[in-house]
Amino acid sequence: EVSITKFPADERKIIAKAHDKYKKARAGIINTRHGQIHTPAFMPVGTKGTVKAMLPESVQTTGADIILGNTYHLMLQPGAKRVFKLGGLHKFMNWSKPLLTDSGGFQVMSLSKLRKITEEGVIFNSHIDGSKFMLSPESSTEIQYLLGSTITMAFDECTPYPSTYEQAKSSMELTSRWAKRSRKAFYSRDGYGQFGIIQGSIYNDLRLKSALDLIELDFEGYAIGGLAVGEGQELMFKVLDYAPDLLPINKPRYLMGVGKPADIIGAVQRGIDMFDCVIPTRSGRNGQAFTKYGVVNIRNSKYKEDNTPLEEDCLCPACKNYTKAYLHYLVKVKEILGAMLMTWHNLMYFQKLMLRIREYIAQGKDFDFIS
Ligand SMILES: Nc1nc2cc3nc(NCCc4ccc(CCO)cc4)[nH]c3cc2c(=O)[nH]1
Ligand SMILES: [Zn+2]
Repeated sequence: EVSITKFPADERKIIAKAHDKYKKARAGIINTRHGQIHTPAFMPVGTKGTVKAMLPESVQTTGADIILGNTYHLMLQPGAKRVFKLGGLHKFMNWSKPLLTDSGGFQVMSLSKLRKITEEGVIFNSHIDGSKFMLSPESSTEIQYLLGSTITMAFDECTPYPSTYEQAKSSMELTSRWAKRSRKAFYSRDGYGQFGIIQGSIYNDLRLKSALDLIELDFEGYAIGGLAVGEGQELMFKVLDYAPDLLPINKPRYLMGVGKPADIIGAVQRGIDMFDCVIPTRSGRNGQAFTKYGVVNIRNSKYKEDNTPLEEDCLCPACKNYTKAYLHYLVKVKEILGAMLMTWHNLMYFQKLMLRIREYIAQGKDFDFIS
């Protein structure tokens, strides 16, 4: 029976970088009930139980081992109990590999109208029909169980940026109390895991206290929350220069909401193992293609007669069978195939980036310049 094993530190599979700048980068494998996750890993975002414009089997061909879903959206529609009755999210969406679900607090604050934060949890009105809901450490954890998540996220409060020290302190302390309740509500099973989320904004003593509080709860993995919330890359890296080291070296470290290729590379160099971001999918639908030549805005008129592929050596359907001119046209006339092909290419690009990073780490090579 496989379980979410810690990084197999004892088998020395963590390849610590020889080069001192990369000594924190590591490549590993997370074993779960739904298969292995090769890290550093990028999780495509499938908020409502689908990676937009992609079939799950297509997502699989890009090389993704795990995708992210959202408690907030799925509890509103179609409802967690209904998904449970229908066999769980894996069956519902025809994705048999690992699923990680965010716990909902972040999405409530960014999406729902009227909401009230209490010690108990967050009371909010659905952004869809205004009906009233409550999310708490207990209800979020139960919803994620009903969905059948492979990796359940603790219910936290994402501290906004900027925040004063006092604001960040009380927010982090609430997250610690909620983490304890989330851990207590978690039904632990082999092959499934729950990750704690540390907060503390940009204040290193608060980040340390948050880490200590959560390490006591012995989660299967840890996320660094409260980043990619407008602080910018420089400040984010400043926090990442020390925050990953506060977490257990033999457990997965997940940086939520990140990011662009350069953000991912910088975060891997600072010891991060897992990422999720809407950028490849959302920007793909908006006509932005990530290529080794940089970002291509395919709507630019200079592509309207460009009979070459986005990338001549890319194996995705967009590059194998179509030209920039066709993609330019599809995106301009808002044809659904445009969203599909651009998304497919971007997800392939992000997975190729992760594969190259894992290879460079395994070969003890620097990976500063690839992006
Ligand atoms: N539970 C929890 N979830 C989070 C999700 C997050 N997602 C982010 N950032 C995403 C930022 C982000 C948003 C939109 C785009 C598209 C731009 O075209 C890119 C990045 N930060 C985050 C922090 C938290 C957090 O503390 N706790
Ligand atoms: Zn391609």
